[in-house]
Parts: sequence; structure tokens; C-alpha cells
Amino acid sequence: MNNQEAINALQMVRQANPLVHNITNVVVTNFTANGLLALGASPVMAYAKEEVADMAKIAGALVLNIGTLNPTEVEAMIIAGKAANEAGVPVIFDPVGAGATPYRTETARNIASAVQLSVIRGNAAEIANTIGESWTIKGVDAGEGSGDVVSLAKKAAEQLKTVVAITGKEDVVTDGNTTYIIRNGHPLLTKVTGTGCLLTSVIGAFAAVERDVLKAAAAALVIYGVAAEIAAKNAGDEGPGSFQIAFLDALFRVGADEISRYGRIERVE
Ligand SMILES: Nc1ncnc2c1ncn2[C@@H]1O[C@H](COP(=O)(O)OP(=O)(O)O)[C@@H](O)[C@H]1O
Ligand SMILES: Cc1ncsc1CCOP(=O)(O)O
Ligand SMILES: [Mg+2]
Repeated sequence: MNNQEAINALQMVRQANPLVHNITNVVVTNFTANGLLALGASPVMAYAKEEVADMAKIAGALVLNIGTLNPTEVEAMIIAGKAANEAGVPVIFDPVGAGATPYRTETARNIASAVQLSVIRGNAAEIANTIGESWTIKGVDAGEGSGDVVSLAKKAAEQLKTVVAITGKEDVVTDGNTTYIIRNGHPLLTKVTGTGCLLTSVIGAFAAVERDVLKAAAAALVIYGVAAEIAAKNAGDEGPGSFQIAFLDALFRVGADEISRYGRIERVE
């Protein structure tokens, strides 16, 4: 995986405008739809258990996000996930807040075992809690031991039989055998709610067009991070509000020049 392959994948997204079916949380719904549109994908949000299977089957990817979960929605997620599995549609999972409450943790584990995931994307604490490992938020914030994040990602990939993306200051993505670290992004991403959730849906857009799921996820991470760097430059030091708008614009405008110049993806053991 390299910058040129990420550029190619972005071109495929923009050409194909893949339909991304999201069952996501109420906080990020509008931002997610606008972010996918800006990138070049077609978002749809559909939640009713009566229609989720049909929608998932015609989508290029299904994104499940438990940010504001409730039992009705979780039931719909599992129905949609199983339908996507049957139809060969990639399923991307964001275990928002796994570890924060027992219900969230149990639900994250249930979804990850009931549905064959293509990618799970979360911060280190969420991924750790989804596979029953303990993790201290402090260690992540301090950026300590990226080696530990790599081991955690590999462990999760092995356990869940899926590609795992752990994001933070640096992002790690692995299928358990091949691992990349992506060193792009900007701290202002942490001051806008939903940037993690949108990223999970953006991974869905790439997985819809690139059947090598590891490459799809790595491409999404590098392009998203480069877009954030462009946005921070364009929005100056105005703050999160201007950054959020500039970030949508950057997802729309980011192209080969910036990705080849600023993309920082490295393969690690
Ligand atoms: N300190 C940071 N510096 C630069 N980019 C960051 C930083 N923290 C997170 N990011 C980026 O923000 C995006 C969302 O990741 P993250 O904050 O881990 O998700 P979540 O909000 O779900 O916890 C990712 O693209 C990640 O690379
Ligand atoms: C604030 C909040 N509360 C429940 S879901 C949500 C959004 C989380 O979004 P992200 O994980 O992308 O920051
Ligand atoms: Mg999140």
C-alpha cells in the first residue's frame, strides 16, 4: 500500500459514487451524510427492521455504529449485517464507547460475533473492550507505546477475523499479517464530534470499491488525515467551527497532488 494506490482508490470512489448504508448515531447523522457526499459517495441512513436487509443488499457497504444505541436499533443492525454478509456486501463496524457501560460493551461484542465484519474502526480503548482486553485511555492520550497499539490491533484482527483500524494521533491498520501506520491528521479532528464516526463511514465508501479491504481501509485513513491537514491550513487558527466546514471542503477537493505530497503511510512488522 502506498500513496499512489490511495489516489487510485479515491478515483474509484469518485467514479463509482458507491451507496453507503449507515445505521449510525443521532449525533453524527448529518455530518456523516455530508462528509460522504463531499468525498464522492452516496449516503443513505435506513433504520427500520422492515427495510434494513433490503437496503443493505443493494448497498456497496454497510456501516454499523452504536453511538446512541437502543435495543430496536441493535436488532436492526444485526438483521442488516446478516443480510450484507449473505449478499457479499462489506460490513464496517464502529463500536462507539465500548467499555463505557456494560450494555455498550456487550452489544459491541454481540454484533462482532453475530456479523462477519470486514473492518472494525475505533480508538484503542473501544477496540480493546470489544475483544475483552483492558486498556487505559491515559496511555492512548499520552501516545505511549504505539507498539502496544500494533499488538492490540493484531490481536483483534486474529480474534474477530477482520481488518482492524485503531485511530488516534497515529492510525494503525492491520489484517493480522500486514500492518500499516498512518501518520496524518490534525488535533482539531478531536474537537469536532463525529470525525471518528465519519471516518468509519468513509472506510465503507472505500471498501465498496476496493475489494482488498486492508488497502481500502489504509487508503481511507491516509486520505482522511491529509484532508484534515489541508482543512487546518485553510481554516487557519479560527477553531473547530471553521475547521469542520473546511474539512468537508477538503474531502471534496483533496486529490493526487496533496496525497502524494503529504501522505505518510508506512508498513511495519
Ligand atoms: N491527536 C491527534 N492528532 C492528529 N489526528 C488525530 C488525533 N487524534 C485523532 N486524530 C484523527 O482523528 C480521526 C478520528 O479518530 P479518533 O479521534 O481516534 O476517533 P474517535 O473520535 O472515534 O475516538 C482519525 O482520522 C485520527 O487519525
Ligand atoms: C458525542 C456522542 N455521544 C454518543 S455518539 C457521539 C458521537 C461520537 O462521535 P466520534 O466518536 O466520531 O467523536
Ligand atoms: Mg468514535
